[in-house]
Amino acid sequence: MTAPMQLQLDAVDKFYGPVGLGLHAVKTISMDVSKGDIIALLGSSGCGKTSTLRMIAGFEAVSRGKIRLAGREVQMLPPVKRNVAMAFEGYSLYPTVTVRDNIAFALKALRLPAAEVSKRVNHVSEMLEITDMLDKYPSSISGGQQQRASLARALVRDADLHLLDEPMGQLEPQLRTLLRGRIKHYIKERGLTAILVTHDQTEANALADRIAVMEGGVLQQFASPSEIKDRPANLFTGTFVGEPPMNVFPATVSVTGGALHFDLQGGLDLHYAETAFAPEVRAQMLARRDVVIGVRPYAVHRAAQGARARVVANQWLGDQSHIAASFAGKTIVLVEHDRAPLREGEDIAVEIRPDDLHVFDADTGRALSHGQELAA
Ligand SMILES: Nc1ncnc2c1ncn2[C@@H]1O[C@H](COP(=O)(O)OP(=O)(O)OP(=O)(O)O)[C@@H](O)[C@H]1O
Repeated sequence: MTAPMQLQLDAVDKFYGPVGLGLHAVKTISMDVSKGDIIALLGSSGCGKTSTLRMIAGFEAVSRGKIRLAGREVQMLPPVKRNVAMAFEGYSLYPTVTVRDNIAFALKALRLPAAEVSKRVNHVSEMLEITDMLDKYPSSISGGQQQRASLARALVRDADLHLLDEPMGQLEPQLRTLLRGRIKHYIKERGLTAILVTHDQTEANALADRIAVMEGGVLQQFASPSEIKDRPANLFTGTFVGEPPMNVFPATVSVTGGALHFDLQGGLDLHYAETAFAPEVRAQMLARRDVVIGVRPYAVHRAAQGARARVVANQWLGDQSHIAASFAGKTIVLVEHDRAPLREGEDIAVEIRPDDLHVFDADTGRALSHGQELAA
């Protein structure tokens, strides 16, 4: 059974300044979020994540389009009428009351019994490791502690939607890793629906059921982390999500004598038996001719036979080797799990298997195929 729809963005636009003339920060975004889902808005600085979040919360006016939350159209409602809990990037704790009272504020406003308030505040504070600072004032705790207090204040409430703006941006890596798991468990256990804004793909992958990848105000892809990794919708998503980033090379496709060729820059010819690709994938590539091929670094293998590349760097990161090599006028990156005994300047042969190739339209950047599957 599919979960009921909790949030729907229907062709939402944000202009700062006059509609149609001002800065177009969010461009006709549509998105359906099921009840109980955790969604990450992922993108680089200025891509429109925070504007989207603030329109959902009601702190920014929607320039065009509709937002439905828990069955109501809310884009005209003020924030207090939307039943949304938000943890702000700038914390915005009340400075004149203790951390405990900050967290308990919404629960007390609902006149919940004192014992219930105390139980909930203690539980969320333990989860976020802030019990020691409950009796302090916001000005006497660190930025990272204020951030967790703000997160606690949002998560402790019942609401139709929880919005978390860069919720762990100030925390140290170890604490961030620990809290990610706990926060996810807390949200799931309560069946909350949450949207978090982040520019950290590890955080998005670890926390979210689905990731909304944004760039230039446009929703580039809205899918599960594995779908985004295995079937990036376009070149932007393919190269933005994944670490190290996907290797991409412009190529011209042709078939001669039973072989399918990708002519890359610098005269490099990557070729396969024609039958190595499913007929519909082959037909699609040949119809476009000018494509961009992509391969993830861990899918590039060194082999006895293969296309030639020259090592330019070899870094051991403690648990994997990142090897960079010049290839087709660019650099190709390989990831190996063992320490690779390679020196700068050494020639290697690399193998890229047909099943690992992502092919994109050179003009539009749209994905054409992923391995043997046509892109949706
Ligand atoms: N109040 C505002 N007035 C005018 N322009 C704004 C305003 N807020 C944001 N913008 C612009 O809108 C665009 C999107 O900004 P937004 O803050 O939504 O992006 P973001 O992805 O959240 O970035 P960051 O991660 O840096 O917060 C940017 O070009 C930004 O400069």
